[in-house]
Amino acid sequence: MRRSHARTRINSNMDPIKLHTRPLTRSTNLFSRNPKPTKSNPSSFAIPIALTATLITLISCYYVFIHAAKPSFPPSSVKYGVLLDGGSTGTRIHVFSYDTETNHFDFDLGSMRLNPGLSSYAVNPTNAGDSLKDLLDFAKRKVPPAFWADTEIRLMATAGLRLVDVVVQDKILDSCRRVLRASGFRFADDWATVITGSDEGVYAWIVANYALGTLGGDPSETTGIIELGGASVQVTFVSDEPLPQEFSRTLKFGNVTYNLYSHSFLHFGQNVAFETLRELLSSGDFNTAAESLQKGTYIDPCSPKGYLHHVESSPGSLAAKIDLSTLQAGGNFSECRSAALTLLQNGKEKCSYKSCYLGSTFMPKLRGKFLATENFFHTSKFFGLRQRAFLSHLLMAGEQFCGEDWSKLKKKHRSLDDEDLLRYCFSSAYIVALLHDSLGISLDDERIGFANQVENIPLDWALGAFILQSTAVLDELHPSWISTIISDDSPTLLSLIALSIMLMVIAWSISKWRKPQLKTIYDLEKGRYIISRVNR
Ligand SMILES: Nc1nc2c(ncn2[C@@H]2O[C@H](COP(=O)(O)OP(=O)(O)OP(=O)(O)O)[C@@H](O)[C@H]2O)c(=O)[nH]1
Ligand SMILES: [Ca+2]
Repeated sequence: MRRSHARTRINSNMDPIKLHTRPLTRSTNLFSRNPKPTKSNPSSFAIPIALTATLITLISCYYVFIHAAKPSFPPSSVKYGVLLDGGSTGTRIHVFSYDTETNHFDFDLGSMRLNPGLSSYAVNPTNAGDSLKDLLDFAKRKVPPAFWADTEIRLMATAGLRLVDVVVQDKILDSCRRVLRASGFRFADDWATVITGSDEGVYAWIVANYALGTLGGDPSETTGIIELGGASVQVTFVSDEPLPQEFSRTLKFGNVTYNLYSHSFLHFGQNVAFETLRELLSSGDFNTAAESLQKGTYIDPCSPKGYLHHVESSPGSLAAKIDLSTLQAGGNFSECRSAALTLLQNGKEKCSYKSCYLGSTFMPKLRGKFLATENFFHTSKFFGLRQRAFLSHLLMAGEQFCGEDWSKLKKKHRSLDDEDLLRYCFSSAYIVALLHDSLGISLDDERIGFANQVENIPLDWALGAFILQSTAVLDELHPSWISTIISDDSPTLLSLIALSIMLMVIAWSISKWRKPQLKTIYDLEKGRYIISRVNR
C-alpha cells in the first residue's frame, strides 16, 4: 500500500492498516454505514476485562469465604484498655480499644456509671471495692475473654477522693485494689491512684484537641479546656506567659512542644461549691444583702422562692449532716451570683503571684478558644443555649429561673427530681460569677464552647489518659484519612474495592494507550475500506 499517496489523499497523519471493507457513498460520514464488521483483535480488549473480572472474583471470594466467614475476632493489633474514673459524684468505667496498625481508636465500646462516688465510702472504706463489681462485669461483656489477661485496667480517682483524709483514701484504694487484682484483667497496685488535678486537666486538654484535630499542630491553634466537675474545676490551656513551675506542663507531640498552664481548683466544683455556700448561709456566717426575715432564719438567694430546705448530707466529705432548715428560699439571681463570687474570690487577698483570678491561685490571662465541659455543658443544655452561646444569654435565663416560683418550676420540669431541678439557679449564677466576674470572659464573647463531646468523641479526660497510655508518639495519633473514612468493620474490604477500582482504571488506560485508535476510511484508489491507526 502506498503510504504517501494514501496519506496525502485521506489524512496525512494516518498510518493505514490493510483490511477489506465495502464502498462508501459521498454523503456518508466516514464512520457510518456499518462497514462489514471488522474482526477486532481479541487481545486488545480482553486483557483489562479479564484482569478486572479476576480481581472482582478474587475480592468476592475473599469477602465471602474469608473475611465474612472468619469469627468477629479483633486482629492481634487491637489493644483494649479499661479505665475507671473515680469522680466525686460517681464512678464510671470506660472500655476503649486502639489498633496499633491503623492508629485507630474506638471510643464507643461502652461506658457505665454508678453513683455515689468512692468518697461516699469514707465511713466504711473496706466496702468501696465492692462498688466496682457491676462495673467490672460490664467491662467483661465488652472485651473478648481471650483479651482480658492482656487488657490493662486502671482506676484514676479525682477530686472526690482528694477531699478525703489520706489515711481513708488509702483504705478505699486498697479495697479497690483487692477487687481489681481478682478482676481477670491485667492490674498492678499502683494503677489504682488519686491522680493530680493538673494531670486530670492535661488529659482533658489532650482529648479535646485530639477530637478537634489540633493535636500535633500549631500551639496557638489549640483549644483550652475548662471543666466544671462535681468537686473541682480544671483549667488547662497553652500560655505564652512565664509559668511558675507548679502550674506548668510541657507536652511534646512529634516535633511540637506545648507549654501548658494546668490546674485543678479543689472545692470549686459545682456540687461542693453549692453545699459550701448553703452551709455558710445556714450558719449565718455569710452576710448576704438580703436580711433574714426572722431570728435564726437566713435567706438563700440560690433557691427559688417556695423551695423548702431539709437536712442535707455533703457527699465526699466526712462532715456530718448539715441542718439547712434555718434557710429560707429567696431566689434572686444577682444575689446568688454575688454570693458565688464571694466563694470564688475567697483568699484572693493572699495572692502572691502576678495574677490570681480564682482564690489565691495563679492563673495567666486566658488566651484563645475554650471548651467548657461537664456542668457548663449540662447547665447550658438545660437552658437550651447553643454550643457557642453568649454568657449574657445564660445570665438572662438564670435571672428568670431564680426569680420563678418553685411550684411553677416543678410543674414545668416534671421529669426532673427536686435536687436536680434546684441546682440550675445556683449553677447559672455560679457559671457567670466564674467565667465572667472571675476569669474576665466578656458577656458577649464567643470564645467559649459549651460541649461534652466533639462529633462522636466524648470529652472525657479518661479518654485522654488512654490515648497517652496507648500511643508512644502522639503525633501519629491523628488517624490517617483511610481509618477515619472507613467504618471499623470493613477497612480491608473497602480498601480492596478501592484498590480494584484503581487497578481497573489503570488496566483501562493501559488498554486505551496500547490499543491503537483506529479509523475506518474508504481508499478511493483501491475502491475499498481500510482501517487505519490514528497517531497521537
Ligand atoms: N445538670 C446535670 N448535671 C449532671 C448530669 N450528669 C452529671 N451531672 C453533674 O455534672 C457533673 C459531672 O461532672 P463529673 O466530672 O462527672 O463530676 P465528678 O467526676 O463526679 O466530679 P469530680 O470528681 O469533681 O470530677 C457533676 O457535678 C454531676 O452532678 C446531668 O445529666 N445533668
Ligand atoms: Ca470528673
